[in-house]
Amino acid sequence: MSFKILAINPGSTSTKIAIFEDETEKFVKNIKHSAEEIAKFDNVASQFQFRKDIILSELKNAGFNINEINAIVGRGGLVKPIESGVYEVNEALINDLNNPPLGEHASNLGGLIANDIAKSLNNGTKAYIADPVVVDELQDVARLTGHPDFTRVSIFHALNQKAIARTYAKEIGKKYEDINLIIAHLGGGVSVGAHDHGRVIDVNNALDGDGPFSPERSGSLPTGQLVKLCFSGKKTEAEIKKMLKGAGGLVAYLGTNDAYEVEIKAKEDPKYKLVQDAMSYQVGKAIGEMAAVLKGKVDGILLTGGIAHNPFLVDYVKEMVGFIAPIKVYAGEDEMRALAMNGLMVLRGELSGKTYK
Ligand SMILES: Nc1ncnc2c1ncn2[C@@H]1O[C@H](COP(=O)(O)OP(=O)(O)O)[C@@H](O)[C@H]1O
Ligand SMILES: CCCC(=O)OP(=O)(O)O
Repeated sequence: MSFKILAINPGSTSTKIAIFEDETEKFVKNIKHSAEEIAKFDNVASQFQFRKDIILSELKNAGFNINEINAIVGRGGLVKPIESGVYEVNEALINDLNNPPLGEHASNLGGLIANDIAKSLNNGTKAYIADPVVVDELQDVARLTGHPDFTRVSIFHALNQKAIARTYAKEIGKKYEDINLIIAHLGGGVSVGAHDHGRVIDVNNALDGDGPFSPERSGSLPTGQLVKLCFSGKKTEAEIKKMLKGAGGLVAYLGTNDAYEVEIKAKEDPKYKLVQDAMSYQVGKAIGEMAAVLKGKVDGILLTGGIAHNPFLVDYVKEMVGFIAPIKVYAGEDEMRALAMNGLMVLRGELSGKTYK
């Protein structure tokens, strides 16, 4: 018997959907959302209907009968920190996706839309999330900041980083659990993780914490200047939050969340080139930090995400950190297959869905 799985991946700058029949990809679509389109919504939760309608209409246009789907796997979500794995969408998960304890991100909609579509089928089809952005394997020493009122948290592209890590391990004939890797995911957000024998022992908080700036996020900012702005009376709390996430990074410097547009314009405009170089420079620096975390024992540096298509950024980073370990580029991401394969393994009984509490 074959199984059909629908994978739903809402990102900050896109909604990606795919249908797999067993291991075979039958359909994939990347629907891009411009900064203006996203700015029309007050928050992520209010994008639910917009993104769900797009998904259903794309599937209809492609001629798929969603009643034939056996499982729906959505990207999740800023729920409580949890271990890597597949989680069936239950009441506790729905509650936390609707009231996310760690804040807003488009991936909160993955589990919610998956659940909504599964319920509407009325045939027992189940919804899941897999390796959500809150997978937490940080080593204790990495959790401290510099003040006990603040804690470093693990919010990153866990799904794609783990999928790409396993792909690379397979390619070099080793197990993910037997090697050390540094993986930089370069998407709407940027995360750089230190993978120590299958566990991400340190990673920047790609959402609103620290690390390199990204198409729509500011990354680490000088704290003194930030505090001054917060108390200047010039900005509301919501406006400051938007500066950190949504309207930071490329959006703030250049008015676009499209790194491809920046890549093209940077060829002629020095302003665009400087910002592109700065983003590349910060990624290189973050990789250097993670090399120290792994005490120099690094089997590979992997660059992935949409911006890994950019040859200028890739060359810049290679020049900075090529001395550490071999660098391999996996432009784009493997999230759709990773979501679908997690669903398939559950349907086949090869993997048990974990219970979110
Ligand atoms: N061929 C390309 N060259 C340069 N940048 C690209 C290319 N394709 C996509 N990107 C950029 O990658 C970013 C989106 O990456 P992606 O991993 O899809 O992010 P997300 O899932 O967060 O929406 C966008 O800024 C987009 O412009
Ligand atoms: C929330 C961490 C993961 C992330 O930044 O995803 P996007 O790049 O899709 O926004």
